[in-house]
Formats: sequence, structure tokens, C-alpha cells
Amino acid sequence: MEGDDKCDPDRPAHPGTFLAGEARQSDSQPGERRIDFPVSVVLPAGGTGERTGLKTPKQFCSFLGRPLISYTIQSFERVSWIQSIVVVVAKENMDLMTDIMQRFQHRKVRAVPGGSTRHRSIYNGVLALGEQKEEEEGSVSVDRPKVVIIHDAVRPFVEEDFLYKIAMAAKEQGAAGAIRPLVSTVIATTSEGYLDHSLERTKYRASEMPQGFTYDVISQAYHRCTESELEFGTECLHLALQFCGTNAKLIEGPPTLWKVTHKRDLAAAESIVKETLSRSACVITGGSSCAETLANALQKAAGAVDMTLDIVPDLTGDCVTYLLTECNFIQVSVNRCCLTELKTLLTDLEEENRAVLQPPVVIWIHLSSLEELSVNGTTPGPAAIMDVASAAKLRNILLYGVWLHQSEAEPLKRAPRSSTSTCRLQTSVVMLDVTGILDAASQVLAGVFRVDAVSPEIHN
Ligand SMILES: Nc1ccn([C@@H]2O[C@H](COP(=O)(O)OP(=O)(O)OP(=O)(O)O)[C@@H](O)[C@H]2O)c(=O)n1
Ligand SMILES: O=P(O)(O)OC[C@@H](O)[C@@H](O)[C@@H](O)CO
Repeated sequence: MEGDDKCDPDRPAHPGTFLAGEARQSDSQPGERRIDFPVSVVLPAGGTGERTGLKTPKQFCSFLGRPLISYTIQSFERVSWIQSIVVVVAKENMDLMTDIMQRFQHRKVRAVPGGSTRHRSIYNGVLALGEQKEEEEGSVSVDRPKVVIIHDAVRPFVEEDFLYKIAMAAKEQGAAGAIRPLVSTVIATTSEGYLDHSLERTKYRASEMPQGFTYDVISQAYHRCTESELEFGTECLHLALQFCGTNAKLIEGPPTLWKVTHKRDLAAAESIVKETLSRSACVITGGSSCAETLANALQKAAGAVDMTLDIVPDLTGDCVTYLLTECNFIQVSVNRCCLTELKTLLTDLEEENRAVLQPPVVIWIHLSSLEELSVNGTTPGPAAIMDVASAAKLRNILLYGVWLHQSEAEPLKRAPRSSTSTCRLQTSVVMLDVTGILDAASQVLAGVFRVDAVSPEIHN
């Protein structure tokens, strides 16, 4: 089995080198990532978080209606080349973890019981990856990965690019780990509590997460390690070196890899999530092909915005909850205009009342012309939407309607750049094509991102 040579305890460990910045492997560029081997993740989350001083273990502390661990899981779920995630939680938290996975629709994730120490929890997670699984038809399968990424569940800010570097280095070297420069100098003390000596800071780094290992290396390292290591150790890279002779490749990671340890770290994590979310929009077009066009128009108009496109074509209450945890709720619906559905959405938004970017913004784009709207009779015209919008504004929700209005008499008028106080589209905005509509809608969205107060206007 490949990797045995990497786990030869007699093989002398070479000193290894600090990789400044990039992994020596081919520098990955976004979109160029090619992972052609199975990668799974173990998220140790079995601790009690004593250092926060809180009763709730920090991984289950919530902000913006979502537990910290859910943010971490989401970071990994978004990585397409990760095949499975194992969350390791204390036995007494298994039901809570199952509820979180269901409530936030976490896929690819399963929970297994942790141990009395972090190493024991991680070991349980590694063993779970190697277990045989009963398939529905009764057959047995093992989706044993080639590479295992281990990452503390209380480090919610992990980026795909860095995960890619760790996974590639782990596959090539047998082990890889994230490092960061030391902030404080490391000193050794005498038994009487005096300075014995200090270490030269430039020669040392802080070991962080994520870390990566071939399955063979990490499973055999844990299989061979001592009870004392399992009880008192804190470093998986050390186990790989000590018990497998595998010297990890060290890769300097971004500052976002920090671990939530103390209570103040929870507040820091919340402010980072808020800052990230406030640049995110959810575009729901019900399957219309214009989602990408709108996303591009918005990126041009509003700058870097994290767009979630068409994740939920039909909105019901629990989907609104899901959306609100994914992004600031800005819905752009194209050619979907049922007044009942609109009112239901607005009610759900009001009841959820958790969008980070207040107020939530809903834009209905009608690619059918007003004439068609009035003919089919089922779609409310501007006046009806205006009534709904006025009522919604009292509930701190902004509703816009933008219509395709075929009128040769009037030239196309681009919506003006949003002003600093309000974001207005001209009352007689004339759209002769989808791009013009989307441009106007993107300027509304851009205005939302750029101004605090946005007055709802209905434009046709
Ligand atoms: N028996 C344990 C102890 C810790 N961890 C996990 O290991 C990660 C990093 O450990 P740490 O920050 O020390 O978490 P706690 O042990 O919970 O914190 P404390 O030491 O303050 O109690 C956390 O995600 C924690 O949940 C674990 O899975 N099993
Ligand atoms: O020691 P703690 O349990 O607080 O946290 C675990 C950290 O030590 C660990 O994540 C890194 O040092 C990398 O091994």
C-alpha cells in the first residue's frame, strides 16, 4: 500500500524546511485546482471550552443564529474535492450535533463520539474514516481517503486555496501542517519560576491547523503512539514524525487560521462573519438564465460581492432561514410574481429578522412587459406591488419592482449611480432588454451595499 515507505520508523527524519508562503508544489491558481485523490476531513469538536469561561462549549456558541461549528463545516462543505467530513463531538453533544447538521442542511457530514483528550477525539475520527459502511443494498464499502485533513472545529476561517496546498503537500510528503510566525518570544522557566533561557524567535513557528496526512501515516501514527501521547500530547505532526518517521512539510498559512480559545475570540469571530456576510447577496431567479448576468453586473456595480446563485428556487420558511445564514437576504426574482408568494416571503423575512444587512432587500424583476402583465391578470401591476412595498417598509424590509417596459417612445435611461443618502431608480426607467433590467437591479443592489438607508421605490 502506498505510503508505507513514508511510515518507516527507521527512516531518518530530515530536518525539513520552512516553506515561506507557498507550498513548493505547483502554485495553485483559483480554478486550476486538480485533486485526483479522495480527501476527507476530521473536525475535532469534543472539547468543553473551559478557557472561555462559558457553560456552552465554544464550538456550539452561536452568533447570527448559527453555531460556530456550523461556520467551520460550511467552509469545508464548499470545497468540491472534499468527499466527506467527520465531526468528533462529546457523547453528550451527539444529539445537539445531529440537530445542527439537520437545521443547517450540512451534507457530507457525520458525527462520531469524541474522547477525553483532543488526540483521542482525533483518533476516533480517523478510525471512523476507515470503518466499513453498510450500504443500503446490504453491501459493505469503505470510502477510505488517500489524504485526511485534520482541523480544529473552532477555527472557522479556512480558505480552499490553503486547504489545497495542505492536501497536495500531505499526499506528496505524507504529512503537512500550517504554521504562523510567533507573536511572542518563547521562554523556558526554572522550577522556581525564573527565566532559564529564551528561544530565538526566528527559528520557531506556531503550529496551527489545518494539517494533512496520508491516511496510512496518521492511522499508523495513532495506532503506534503511547498512552502518554494520547493523554498529554497536542501535536499530530509530532506523532507522524515520532511514530512513522514522516517529517511534515510546513506551509505558512494566512492569519485567518487562528483558533477560538477565549471568550473574546468569539466576539472577534462574530465581527469577521458580519463583515464577510455584509458583502454577500443571494440571487434567486427561479432558474432563469440571467442569474450569472446579474451577478456579473452586480460585481461591476458593487465591487467584490459574494454571490450565491439560485440555491433555493422555491422559498418556504425553512429555506429563508437557510438563506439568511448563507448571506444577507437580497432576493432577485425574475418572472416570478405571485403576490401571495411575495407576501409569504416578506412575512418569513420579518419573522426571521436576522439578516445581517438590515434591512433585507427583495427585488422582483419582471421580464414580461407591463402590457403582458395586465393581460394575463395573474401578475400584480406596479400599484399592487407599491402597496405591498409600503407596508413592508414599515417592517424594515425594502421591496423593489423593476419591469420590462417596451415603449419605443422613450429612450433607454440607465439608472443613475446611487447617491449617498438614498438609492433611486428613475420612476420612468425604460428597459428595452434583459441586460438593461439587470443593470438597473444590480445598481439597486449596489446601492444597498453602498448606502445605509435605501428608500423602496417601485419603478416601471
Ligand atoms: N477531548 C477533546 C478536547 C478538545 N477537542 C477539540 O480540539 C479543538 C482544539 O482544542 P481546544 O481549543 O483546546 O478546545 P477545548 O479543549 O474545548 O478548550 P479548553 O482547553 O479551553 O477546554 C477544539 O475544537 C476542541 O473541541 C476535542 O475534539 N476533544
Ligand atoms: O492545545 P489546544 O488544545 O488549545 O489546541 C490545539 C492546538 O495545540 C493545535 O491545534 C495546534 O497547535 C496544532 O497542533
